[in-house]
Formats: sequence, C-alpha cells, structure tokens
Amino acid sequence: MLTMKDIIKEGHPTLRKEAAAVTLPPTDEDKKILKQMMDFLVHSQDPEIAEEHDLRPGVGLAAPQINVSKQIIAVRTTDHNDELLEVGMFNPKIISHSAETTFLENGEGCLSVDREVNGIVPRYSRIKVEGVTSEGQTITLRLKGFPAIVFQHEIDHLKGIMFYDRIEEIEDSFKYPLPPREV
Ligand SMILES: O=CN(O)CCNC(=O)c1cccc(Cl)c1Cl
Ligand code: NI
Repeated sequence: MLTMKDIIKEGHPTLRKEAAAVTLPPTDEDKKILKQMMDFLVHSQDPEIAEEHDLRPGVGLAAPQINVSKQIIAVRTTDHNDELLEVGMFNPKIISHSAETTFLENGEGCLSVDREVNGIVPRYSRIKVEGVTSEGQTITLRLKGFPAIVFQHEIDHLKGIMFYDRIEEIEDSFKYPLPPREV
C-alpha cells in the first residue's frame, strides 16, 4: 500500500515536470498505479488506517506526487449533495470553465508540501473535465464547488504547478499605498 514515504515533497524535480500522457488504452501497470492512488485516498480518509500508518488525509492525488510523471489523477470527496465522488482518470483535461472564479476560505493544502501556506488560491467556479477511466471509457464531468477545486489542484500537478504558485499577490497599489497628503 502507498504511504507517506512514497509521496515526494517540494524540491523534488518530478513535481515541476509536465507529466506525460498515458498511452491509451491504459496498460495493467497504469491501472495498478491508479488503483494504488485511490486506495491511498480511501486509507487516508479512514481514521483507523490513517492513524495506524501515519497517513495525512487527502481528497485527491496526482501520479507525479508518487514520482510517476504520467497524467493520472484520483479524486475522492463529497459533492454539494454530500454524495461520494470517487473518480480516477487518465489524461484529464479541462475542456471548458466558467469565467467566474472562487476560492477556499481556508486555502489549500498539499501532501507534497510539509508546511502551511496561507493565501487565496483562485480557481474556476465551474469546470468541464474530460478523461479516460480504468474501464477505458472517455467521460466528461461537469463540476462545481469543492470537487471542481480539487480537480483543478490535481490537474495543476500534471502541469508541474503547485497551489501556492497561484496565490494572488495583492495588487501592488495595495502594497504601496499612496502616503496620506499633508494637509
Ligand atoms: O494533490 C493532492 N494533495 O496534495 C492531497 C492533499 N491535499 C488535499 O487533499 C486538499 C486539501 C484542501 C484543498 C484541496 Cl484542493 C486539496 Cl487537493
Ligand atoms: Ni497536492
């Protein structure tokens, strides 16, 4: 089973590489990798297993995080109806998105980042994602809310982008406000 020792941390070059597309149909090896990633999420979300194996909880995982530079992601979270959303995808692509953006008030976290990085991470509010499942099916998901944010966090990993790369620098004008005029 995958544990925290299998997860590479910032500074490891693989986290900054463009992951390669998976040749379709996915091989048994590719499917095994995806299964292990989803199993990690399941274990990390089970208090007993997580405690026993010192797992940090995660709602998503991207293959580069286990030093596999391939376009494979796993997401396991709940949607706004509190329905479980458990999706593994090869070669996921955001095929369209809202102009509107959103963000998580408490910011984002990453298993490859062993420090707290505060700040607003702008994400599209709604996205349409297309990808291939382990069954070889091409699926299209319309996502909003937390799942949409998680998918964007994972797809960023495939492009070598870390969440803190997107933390907005507040407008310079706010940084260097005009000093009050002497009256
Ligand atoms: O790439 C995946 N991870 O690093 C797993 C750990 N992070 C999370 O579960 C997490 C936590 C908060 C917001 C988002 Cl968007 C995510 Cl993804
Ligand atoms: Ni991450």
